[in-house]
Amino acid sequence: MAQSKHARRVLQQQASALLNEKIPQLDGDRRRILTALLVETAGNWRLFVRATPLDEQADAFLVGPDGIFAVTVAGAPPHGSSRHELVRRAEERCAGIRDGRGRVLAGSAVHFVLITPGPPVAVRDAGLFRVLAEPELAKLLKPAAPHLNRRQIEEISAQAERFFDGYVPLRVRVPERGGTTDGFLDAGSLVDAEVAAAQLRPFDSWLTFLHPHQRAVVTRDYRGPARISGPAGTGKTVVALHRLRHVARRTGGPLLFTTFVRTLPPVHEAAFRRLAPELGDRAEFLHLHAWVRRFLAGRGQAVEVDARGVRTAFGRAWMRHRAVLEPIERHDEYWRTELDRVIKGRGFTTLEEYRRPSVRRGREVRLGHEQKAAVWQFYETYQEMLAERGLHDHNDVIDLALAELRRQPLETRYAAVVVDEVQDITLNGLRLIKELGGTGPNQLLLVGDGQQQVYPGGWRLSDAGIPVQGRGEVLRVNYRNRAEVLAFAQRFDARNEVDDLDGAAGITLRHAEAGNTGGTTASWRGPERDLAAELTRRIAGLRDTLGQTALIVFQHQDLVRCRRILRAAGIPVLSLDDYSGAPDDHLKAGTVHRAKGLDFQAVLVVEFTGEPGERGAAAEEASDLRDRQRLVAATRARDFLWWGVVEDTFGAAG
Ligand SMILES: Nc1ncnc2c1ncn2[C@@H]1O[C@H](COP(=O)(O)OP(=O)(O)OP(=O)(O)O)[C@@H](O)[C@H]1O
Repeated sequence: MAQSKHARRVLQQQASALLNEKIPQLDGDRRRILTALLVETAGNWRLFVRATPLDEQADAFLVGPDGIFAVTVAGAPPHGSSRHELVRRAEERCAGIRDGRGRVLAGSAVHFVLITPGPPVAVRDAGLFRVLAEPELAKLLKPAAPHLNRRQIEEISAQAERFFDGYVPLRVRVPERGGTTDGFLDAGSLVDAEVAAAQLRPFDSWLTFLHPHQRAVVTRDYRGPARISGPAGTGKTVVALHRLRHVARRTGGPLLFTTFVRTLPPVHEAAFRRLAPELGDRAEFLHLHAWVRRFLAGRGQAVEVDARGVRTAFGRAWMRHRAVLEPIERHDEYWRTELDRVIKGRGFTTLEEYRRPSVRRGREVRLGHEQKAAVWQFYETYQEMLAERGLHDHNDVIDLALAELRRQPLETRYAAVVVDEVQDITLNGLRLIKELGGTGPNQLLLVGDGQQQVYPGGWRLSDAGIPVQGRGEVLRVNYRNRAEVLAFAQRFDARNEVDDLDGAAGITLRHAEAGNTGGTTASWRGPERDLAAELTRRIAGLRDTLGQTALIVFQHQDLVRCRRILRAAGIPVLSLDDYSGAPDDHLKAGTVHRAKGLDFQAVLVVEFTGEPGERGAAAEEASDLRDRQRLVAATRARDFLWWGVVEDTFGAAG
């Protein structure tokens, strides 16, 4: 902390006198360490010290820009039931604290710290405690994830005086420092870069405050797999991350957070590290295919997917069967999806299985008995083509892993597995998840929203043998999008009904409650020749928040067209493929498939209208899918959304 020698001496005298006066009965180690802590907290932090130390109670609570810390002073952390009691009581004490928006403090937001007296010592089995030796005390106050502003710290502290019964609020003041700004944090105690980083993330208050329903889901005891659904931006992932920490505190063993979307795990890992820095090594954040590849390699079955080879195999199978399939539906993409999401995704091995009713949920082109036989032949040819070249596609890799897991389960089971964006996983992927997550109490949590499915081919969790009856939660308050952005996005769910991932009616975005006010939206429509000028003008207006802005398109070829414009205008761009959540000043750009699950302060969506006039069941299915994709794209924006529609691309869309 930036204090002059003189100021520090005065603070030390004040702190020592205050502790002597208010808590005369403290032992030597605690007195010394808590006096030092009081000196260090003279800026933004508030300190509450326990009047009578007890094993099962934290010695002090600290409230500051990084959240709430329960501090224990001892040579080793408490163990067994004492540890559980300490955690339970600290979490319970904080449970009554609320903010002005009706949110409640999350027990899982409390950080536990052990301060060991004297020089650093090795501490075994620290578990959920962050361990600091006495000389390292100042590190505790160095902001790592600042997300509470001065007003919030004061609000929490005022309430803590009521809830922290048995604790004495203590405060010393820096003598010569003048008043501080009304800004986000006290700039006097933070280096500029840290203040800037904190201000970039004003939405991070979820690290400490949750909606009461969100908090209930975090702490609920489930006797088997549970599911969280709800419209976009309602904090499903936020709840899953808090819950992961909550469960981790009560169990041992590794934790897994996985999803079908390749780009999400690093971003959520970064968020989790801010929420639960002490659990960093226990939690793995890996997309499902990466997990599968690592698992198979560990079992001596290293497999890679040769995407180009797989495409060639598909192309050849298509050439052989197109004469039969084209009259049913002319786009080969439709049939690729049929193989990927229905036949292989559901793990069919016989035509009879494929012919069963209701196995093509979400596919609008009806197929009769004979037509299914024709599709099955196409599938068999594709499989032969792969086999001839010794290739595996992504579904084969999932199948191999599923068979291997069933043959020999994991040696070390995960204490908890969270699956995010579960709606986009194939049915066989879900079966794999059931094997690796288990069905025991609080082990498996599935998080998703059917309305945001960007790949077709529906299932119900029960199809994968995952029972969630009575353990399904629905979140309704949208905290991500400001009200105007939310209203814009809601127009895209006019035709959508949604199920709760298990066959019952779900909640659509239309029925989400807005948790924020304000926001700005703008739209533009015009020919492609005008796009460059319009887009660069918009981006110039967002110069100060470029790093917090994303450009989203719907297809890869659209991205190529937009990137050409951005390159010519000299705008620095980071592909969403390479985005890890780390702050920088590049515009993020990618397709909606890569933007799923993420959010940005500002979002620019460019939609190319393409070839008009297609009709029929497949076109209807594609149009429903596009509406869902639009909904996903629009709900990525927190404060500002610009929607550009490029007309006259008939013939140029490619
Ligand atoms: N309790 C909360 N307090 C403040 N902000 C919150 C809270 N919960 C969620 N948010 C904000 O809403 C954003 C969206 O949360 P989250 O990503 O968990 O939603 P989601 O339901 O998983 O969304 P999607 O389905 O669209 O991916 C978060 O990044 C955060 O900014």
